Amino acid sequence: MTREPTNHESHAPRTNTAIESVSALEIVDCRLDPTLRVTVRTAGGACGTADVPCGRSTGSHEAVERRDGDDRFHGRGVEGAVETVETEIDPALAGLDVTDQRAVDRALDELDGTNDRSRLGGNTTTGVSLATAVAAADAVGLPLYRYLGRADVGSLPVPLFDVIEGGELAESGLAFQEHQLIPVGADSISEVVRMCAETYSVLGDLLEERYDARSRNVGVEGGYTPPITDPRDAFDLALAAAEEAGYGGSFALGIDAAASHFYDPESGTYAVLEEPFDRGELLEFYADLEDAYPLVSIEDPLEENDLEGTAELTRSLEAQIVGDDLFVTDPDRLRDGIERGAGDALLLKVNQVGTLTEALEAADLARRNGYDLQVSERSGQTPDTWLAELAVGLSATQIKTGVTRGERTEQYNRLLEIERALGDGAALADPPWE
Ligand SMILES: C=C(OP(=O)(O)O)C(=O)O
Ligand SMILES: [Mg+2]
Repeated sequence: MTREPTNHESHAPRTNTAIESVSALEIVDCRLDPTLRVTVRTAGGACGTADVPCGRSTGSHEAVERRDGDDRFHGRGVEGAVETVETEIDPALAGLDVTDQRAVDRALDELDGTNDRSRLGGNTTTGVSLATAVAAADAVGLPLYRYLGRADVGSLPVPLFDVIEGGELAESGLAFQEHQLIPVGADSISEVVRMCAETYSVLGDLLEERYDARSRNVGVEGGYTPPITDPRDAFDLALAAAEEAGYGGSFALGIDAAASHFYDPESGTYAVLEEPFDRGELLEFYADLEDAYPLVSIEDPLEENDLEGTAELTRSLEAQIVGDDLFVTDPDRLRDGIERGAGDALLLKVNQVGTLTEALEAADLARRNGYDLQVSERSGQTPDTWLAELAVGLSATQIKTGVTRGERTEQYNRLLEIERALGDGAALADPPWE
């Protein structure tokens, strides 16, 4: 039986869509770091709530977060942001129409008045902007993915599973942040979730046999943290697990190098394999990896300002080159990248830029220029599933949302619910490697 999930049910529209109130609460994310939960209510009784995620391996061009800087939570508290929502943003947005996302985001932009969201805080504007969209979906009586996707809902994003972690997200000794298993040739979300679950379990056993049980400890996104330093070992282990689980040939590989975080600007070198690589050597290393492995996706291969080197790699490799810290979901930085031929996929994180309107603009720009779209988690998440809804609503071909831990698996569970609700109309998207 196909049904819409009960907690996201469609219902009759609520006619008065004017904003009546905007409120916020200081909550904690999966790292016990304080963050915002924002609620927008309309005069007609609609209500939308959104949690704000937070990065650790952030790009230096991201919207600036508002943090209290005092003794509470080691300076990470967001009480000031809560107060800003309730004393400044609430009166400024009163009466605006929740279904006019552009007008709400323009008002936030004008109220902030900075280029980097440093006055209100990018976390504050992100929460208000997303809660507005959730309230609008409630007001018109649709689940968020249908509201965002208008008539165009049908394809479901292919997940990239970060099964072995390194970089800023784990103490494994690996320079690259994520070593991903990417399902190829699968037909459904339920199939890829099962493939990943079975392979992940076998990988845990392999790691325990080869190293010790502590290798089963997980990093921030729920991937394992074995004591290895060479990404080729991570690839060999992941592929061996896939083979043993009965999925040989059904997974390709990806990495999020997050290269800014092992780059030394003084020497201009990258600390990979515990040695300094210059840019040319690192580019060669990527080419060797592509020759030796089914590597189809590389995110942030070089430091975040190296558009020229990224363009060179985009031209020379088959693998898709994804811009995360490189573009920070900012239409201006993306435009610059497109002009220079840097990358061919956009990683989309709403809180990098601070409003849904700008994130949608970046998605649109990417698509019009032949870039693929990968909607992404932050390392600091909550179980709020607007992320999965956004990926479906945008018809993104890919989603990156870690592997285990509730704040990640809730995104998979929501995709499973949506897949069931779409019934025969559901199909997995076609990323460039398919
Ligand atoms: C998810 C990532 O990490 P963070 O949220 O810490 O930027 C990433 O770099 O892609
Ligand atoms: Mg990244």
